[in-house]
Parts: sequence; C-alpha cells; structure tokens
Amino acid sequence: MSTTTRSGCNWMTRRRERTKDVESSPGRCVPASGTALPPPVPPATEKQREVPKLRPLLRRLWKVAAPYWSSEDKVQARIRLAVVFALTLATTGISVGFNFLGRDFYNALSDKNQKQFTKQLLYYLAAFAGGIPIFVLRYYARQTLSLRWRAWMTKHYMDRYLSNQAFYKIQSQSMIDNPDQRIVDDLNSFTGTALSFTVTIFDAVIDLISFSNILFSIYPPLFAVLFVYSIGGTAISIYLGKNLVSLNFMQEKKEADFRYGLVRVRENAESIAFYSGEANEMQLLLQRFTSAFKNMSKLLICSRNVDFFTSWYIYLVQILPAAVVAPMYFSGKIGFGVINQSTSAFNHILDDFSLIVYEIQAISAFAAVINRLGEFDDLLDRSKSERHSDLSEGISLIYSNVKSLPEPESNGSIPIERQEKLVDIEHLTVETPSGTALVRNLSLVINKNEHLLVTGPSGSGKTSLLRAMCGLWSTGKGKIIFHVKDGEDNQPSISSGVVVLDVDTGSDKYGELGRPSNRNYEGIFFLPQKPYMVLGTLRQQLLYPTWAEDAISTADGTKPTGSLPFLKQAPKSEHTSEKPSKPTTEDLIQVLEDVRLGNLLSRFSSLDTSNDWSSVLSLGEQQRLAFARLLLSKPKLVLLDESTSALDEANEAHLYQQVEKAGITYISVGHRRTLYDFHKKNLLISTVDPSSAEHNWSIDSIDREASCNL
Ligand SMILES: Nc1ncnc2c1ncn2[C@@H]1O[C@H](COP(=O)(O)OP(=O)(O)OP(=O)(O)O)[C@@H](O)[C@H]1O
Repeated sequence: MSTTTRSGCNWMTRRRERTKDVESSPGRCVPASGTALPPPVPPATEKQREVPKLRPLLRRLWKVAAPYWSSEDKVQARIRLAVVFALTLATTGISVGFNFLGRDFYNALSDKNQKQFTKQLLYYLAAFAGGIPIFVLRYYARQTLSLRWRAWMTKHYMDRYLSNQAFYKIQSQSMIDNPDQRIVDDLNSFTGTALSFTVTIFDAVIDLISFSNILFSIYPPLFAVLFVYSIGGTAISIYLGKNLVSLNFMQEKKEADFRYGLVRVRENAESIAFYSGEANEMQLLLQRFTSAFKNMSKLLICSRNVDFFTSWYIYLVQILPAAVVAPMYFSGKIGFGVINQSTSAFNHILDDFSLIVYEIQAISAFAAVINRLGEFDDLLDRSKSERHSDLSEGISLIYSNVKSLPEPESNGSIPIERQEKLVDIEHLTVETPSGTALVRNLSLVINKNEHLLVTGPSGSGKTSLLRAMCGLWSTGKGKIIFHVKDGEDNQPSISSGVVVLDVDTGSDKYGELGRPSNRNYEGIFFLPQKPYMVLGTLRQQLLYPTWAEDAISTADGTKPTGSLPFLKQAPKSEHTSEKPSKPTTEDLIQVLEDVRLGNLLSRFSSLDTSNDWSSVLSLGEQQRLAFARLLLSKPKLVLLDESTSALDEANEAHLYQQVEKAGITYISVGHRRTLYDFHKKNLLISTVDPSSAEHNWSIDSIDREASCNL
C-alpha cells in the first residue's frame, strides 16, 4: 500500500515492493537479499559468461517461458493471468483515487476547514478499508499462479531430464553443472520473477498513462525534466550493472558446487571416516566456499557501485516537484493540496520511467536464471532429438520377439543351431564417449542357459560392454540383438544408442522416454556391483525398479497424497500389460528367504519399515537384496557386473543356483575364479593395442571339472 499518498519518501517503499519477489526467491544471488544458491560448470562455460547479449537472452526467455501458456493447463493459466491483470488495474485505479483524496485532504488542512477535513479523513479510511484487500488479493493471485506455473515447469523439466537417460549423459559427460539446482531453485525463481516483472511492467504502463495526465495538467515542463532525468539514469545504471549478470551466474554455480561438496560428504560419510579424510574434505570444501566468497565479494562491489548511483538518483529529485510548483502556490494559482498531488504524480511517473534503474540488480539476477535454464533446456531438447538421429550411426540395439521353442529331437535334445537364442552380437565395436576403442569387432551368440562369464584385465572394457548392451553407451558400431521379448508381434524395435524405433513405421515406440522405461519389460535385468538403494521401505527396495510406480514415497517414508493440479489422470504406462504381476507380501517374504535375508524381517520388524538402507545394510546384504529384486522380476536375461563381489563363496554359489533355478540366463563380469563354476562360456577381453586393428577378445567353453581343479 505504498501507493497511498506518494510523497517523496514513498518512492523507496514502492521500489522495495517491486523487487521483493526477486530478492526473496530462494537461491537468488542478489546481494541485497543476502541469499544465494548453488552447482558445477565445464571450464568453457566461464568464458561464455562474459558478454550477456540481449537477443539470445530474449530468445531463451521466450523458449523457457512460452510452453506453459499453451500447455494442457493453458486455460487455467490464462484465466489466472487475466485475474492478476484485472487486480493490477484495480490497484492502479485505487492509487489514482488516493492521489485526489490526498489533494483534497491537504487542501482542507491548509484551509483550516475542519468539517471538510473530517469528511476527507473518513473518505480516506473508507478507501483504505476497501483498497487494502485488493492489494493483498493481487499479490495472492500472482503467487498462486507462479506456484502453478512452477509445478508445471518442474514436471516438464523432470520428464525430459529422466527421459532418454539424459540425466546419465549429463552426469557422466559433465555437460552442465548442477541440474538439480536448476530444477529446484532456478525454476522457482524464474516463475516468481517472470510474473512479478510482467505485472510490474503492466502496472508501470497503466500507472504512467494515469499519472501523466495529472502531472501534465499541473505543469508540463516538470514532465519533460522527469523524462530526460530517467533516460539518463537508465543508461548509467545499465553501464554500471553490466557485469552483474555474469557475476550472478557464477555465484549460483559456485554456491551449488559448495553445497554439492557437502552432500558428497554426507553420502560418503563412512568412507571418509574410514580414511580419516576430514582434513582433506575440509580443505576441498573451503576451496569451494572461498571461490563462492571471492565471487560474492566482486558481486558486492559491483552492487555497491550501482547502489551509490541509484541512491543519488532517487534522492536527488525528491524536492524537485515541490520546488518547481511552489511559485504557483505562493502566487495563489494552486492550493496546498496540489503540491502534494504533483509530488505524488511525479514520483509515480519517475518510478515508471526508472524501472531499469530500480530493478537493475533483480534484472541481472533474473538474466542469470534465464541463462541457466535456457542452457539446460537446450541440452534436454538436444538429448531428445538425438534419439531421432541417423540409425546407421553408433551401436544398434534390437529388441526382437521370442519365437516359439524349437521341437526337441527324438532323443529329447535340441541341436545347437536350433537352441533358443537370447543375444546375438554382430561385429560390435565399443568405444568410450571420447572415442577410445575398448572392444573390437566382437561377434557372439548367447543361447538360453548358456551363461557367459566376461573376464579381462581391469580397465579393458568389461563394464563398458554391458553399458553398450544396456544402451547407455552408443559410441562405436555393430548390432546387439536381444531375443528376449514375449509376445506375438514380430516387429523388432531398434535402438541406436538411445534411439528406440519401430523399424517398420519409424515411429517412436516408447513415447516420451525414447527407450524402454524399464529394461526389464524387455526381459533384461542389470545388477551393478554397488546396488542402488532407494529411499523408502524394505518392500519398496524389493519392488524396485519393476514396480517403481507402486513404491513412490517421500524421504520420510510417508506416501504423498493428491497430485499436481494440472495432472488429471496419470497416463497409463505403455508397458503395464507387459509388466509381471505384482508380488504379494508372501512372495516378498519368500524371496528374502531365498537370498538368505529372512533375518531382516525380525531385525527391522516389517516390510514396511523405512530406513537409509545403504547405511544400515552391509554391501553383501545389499547385493543379496539386489538378487531378490532379480528373482522377483523374473527376466529372461540378466547382466551381472561383479554383483557378488562382496559375498562369501557359499552365498555366491547359493545365489547363482537360485538364478539358474529360476531359468534366468546370465552374463557375468568378474575376476574371481569361483565364478567359472557357474558359467558355460568365457569371453576374455584384453586391453586394446592401439597399434593393431585386430580384435581383442577370445571366447572359450568352460570345462567345469577343469575349473574345479584349478
Ligand atoms: N565416461 C567415461 N568416459 C571416458 N572413458 C571412460 C568412461 N567411463 C569409463 N571409461 C574408461 O573406459 C575404460 C574401460 O572401463 P570399464 O569400466 O569398462 O573397465 P572394466 O574392464 O570394467 O574395469 P574393472 O575391471 O576395473 O571394473 C577405462 O579405461 C575407463 O577409464
């Protein structure tokens, strides 16, 4: 309600009102707010920060802001925006009313007309009573629209981040810094600030039109002086504040890097404690904080210079309107109230013309947010378009349907050439994302129950072969054909790296996700050496990832209720019909027994107990839990990457027996001699010799008896 009587000292009040949203947004680095935020950038990015160009900035602003207004929530969004504009108009009308009320109020005072004065006082009080709710409602309407916009954008960005393994590529190739900060803080700040600025600009235009008339009718030259003054002020503030955008950008990055460092200490608490690495951690964290501190110091200096100017700019003209119209008052041409009215109108118009001067710090912080989100948005779009790239490039993954089982010979055996083929690898060359060859020209067939052990020196590319088989890496060439899908449809789906297309129609078979959202629906499962433990209950651990949507819970273990306002009905997964039926509680208890983890039930009282499982379970227990997931999901093929490395030999043998009993064919990567007992073939990968073009692998049958004697 700073707009009541705009006497000179009300300018500051109004100015603060405008910047409030920007400054109070969590994570902004505007020095005035005292809050700042987080995460990491590749080295090149620091250079790009130097010259913020207006045109690319506006293009990014449009690209980031526009999608919501034509989304599924567009009707609500537009109605709510119209309400905000209507309330803004109403508040401007109220301000104009107050301007006239003020004039009459002070005229009554100077005329010593008590009756008139009491009347004006009552008008004033009535106007306050009616006007205040409009101001409050305008703020509330804007905030709720901002929240809704943020919710939509958060889902929009998370959808793309978790699609097509974009999160994996961003992380493993260090493509941009701190995507989590961009989703949490930058989006929040973006929606709040964008709306706030839109309303401010709209407000300023209406305000300008409304008060220009008043000022013009009092003394036209005052209007001209004000115009020249504000244009000059805007030019100087842009010049002084030109470094603020890049400094704000870097501040966000450095704060996020520091916060990420602290998160890593929390995540790796035990390892750091075992190493007694506290001093090192302290040094690394201090380095990160010092970097943020130094940047913040530069930011403060830049802001101080801008503030010097802005303060002069604001206070220098405070007495100008009164000084200019005072002669008219003394000559009796105008009443005392007109002095107040002209000062109020002058200040309104000055505010409107001086938007950039007043908001320069908030604008530069906002520009940094636009740049961070625009960069992220471009990257996610690129990741999405990559799946439609040329299928002839990179490694092709082909998911083919299982043909009916071959008829056995009269003696009951199935000849090798007619055995059920599960994987067919043709002329496969696997390279790292940077192009170093790891496996050359591999051709290999894996039949059902023909368990394969992949061995070789450390760093030779064993895990990378599994990465290629899972579609995580597509660099290289050749084909990997999986014959693991159930169903009648005889059209295979092809994935070139991350692209999964229907070969006949060329259409995207997997919708938004671009590849199977869950590889297990294709009959393939993967177990890493260090199992991933989700936040939640023991039941949720077991159901992950096949029944992940049934297992959503918040960090404190409670199930969230309700859904986002614009989500009418969650779309049904395309794979619902292919998903194995959900295990019952009895199944879960049984599988825990099968992997020798039955004691967990008594230890943690029930399946629905929440815990930080990666901390309370030993690595061997976590590996057994991962095998329980595998047994529940019953895929046709599993890729095991040293997934029994933390287990004793008895438990390792027991788990392999369980997997074999379940009819699951496995491909294991490992170094331990004991593994030979459970496999039929051995693929030996040797380190690539850069001077030779020869293939670097060999394959042999494993003689179980011979291996037992080793
Ligand atoms: N994201 C990456 N970008 C570039 N090179 C990578 C990347 N990840 C791994 N590498 C390199 O690829 C090579 C093969 O790695 P891989 O993990 O496949 O080895 P491995 O045979 O499984 O080793 P180990 O037995 O030690 O687990 C290594 O030299 C590794 O440094």
